[in-house]
Amino acid sequence: MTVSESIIPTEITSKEQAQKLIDEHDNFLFDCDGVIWLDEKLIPGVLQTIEYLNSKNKRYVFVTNNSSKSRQDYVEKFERLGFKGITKDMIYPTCYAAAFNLKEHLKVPEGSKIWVLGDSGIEDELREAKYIPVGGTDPRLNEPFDPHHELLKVDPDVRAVVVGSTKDFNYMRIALTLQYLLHDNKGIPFVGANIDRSYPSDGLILPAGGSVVNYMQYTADRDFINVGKPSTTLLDVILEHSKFEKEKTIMVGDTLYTDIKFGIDGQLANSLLVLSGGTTKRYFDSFLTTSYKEEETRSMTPLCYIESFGDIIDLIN
Ligand SMILES: C[C@H](OP(=O)(O)O)C(=O)O
Ligand SMILES: [Mg+2]
Repeated sequence: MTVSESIIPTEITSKEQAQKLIDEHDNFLFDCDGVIWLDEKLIPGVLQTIEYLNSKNKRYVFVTNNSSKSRQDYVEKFERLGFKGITKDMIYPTCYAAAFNLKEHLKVPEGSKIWVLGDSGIEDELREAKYIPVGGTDPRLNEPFDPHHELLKVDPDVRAVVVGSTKDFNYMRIALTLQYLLHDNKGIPFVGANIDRSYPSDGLILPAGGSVVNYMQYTADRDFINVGKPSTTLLDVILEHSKFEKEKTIMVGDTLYTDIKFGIDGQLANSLLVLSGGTTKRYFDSFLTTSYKEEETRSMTPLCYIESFGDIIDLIN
């Protein structure tokens, strides 16, 4: 299937189109990396566009596959970048989704030890859900690999493994994580925070959590449960918590195989691709003109796109 036979996404370039996009939706789901910010740098115009949404009584939440920070860390980041009134219940990072999934879907009892390969966001959210994270940012894991290290003895009380993005990816950590993934005849649940290959930071494209999760999947030769976008389980949780109606909700994201697929698989009213993050116009054009399986193309093709969500306010004014 090529673009000529399928949906042709509309580029939002006029005041009328921008106004219609806002007026037609009551609720907005925002991806973060590449839509709101590039690391600590706010994308120009985004804050002003969100303030405009506030003035129109629109509702919104943030859904990020970046598991490195807890919801509380994100509240502080939003404040640092000038946002007002963003509370913990408006932010869904995959570290929270992982803890939620362990409790509500995998029924891992509170008080259980959970092995973590990932940054502090996962540890913080696990603690908040009354689990005991082990591994993670433990400084002993920064020591050079030694096959006789006391840490390499598997703790039989560990009940699940959560893997997400980490900037401290080393042999000690992956060797230990592998022991847990193989333990008990691969019987311990393997939760992956996300499937993203990379994420856009300020000036660089950097490896994201999905690259870590897939590394562990390969070495352990077992599948993981993806708790991040495009999981419809995550969307259901968000819609239930926020009381958003699908028919009035739009997904705004910069990645086709996570954000846009999340909106389409979840049957939201609309999905808007922004080109301010990981997807370039050149890549998007080639995606639209390449033949994929029909279903695959449809599930990743947004109805509309714009250079940046921050452009909306300029178009409206
Ligand atoms: C790319 C992703 O973050 P998001 O774009 O979902 O905020 C991630 O950092 O893995
Ligand atoms: Mg993104």
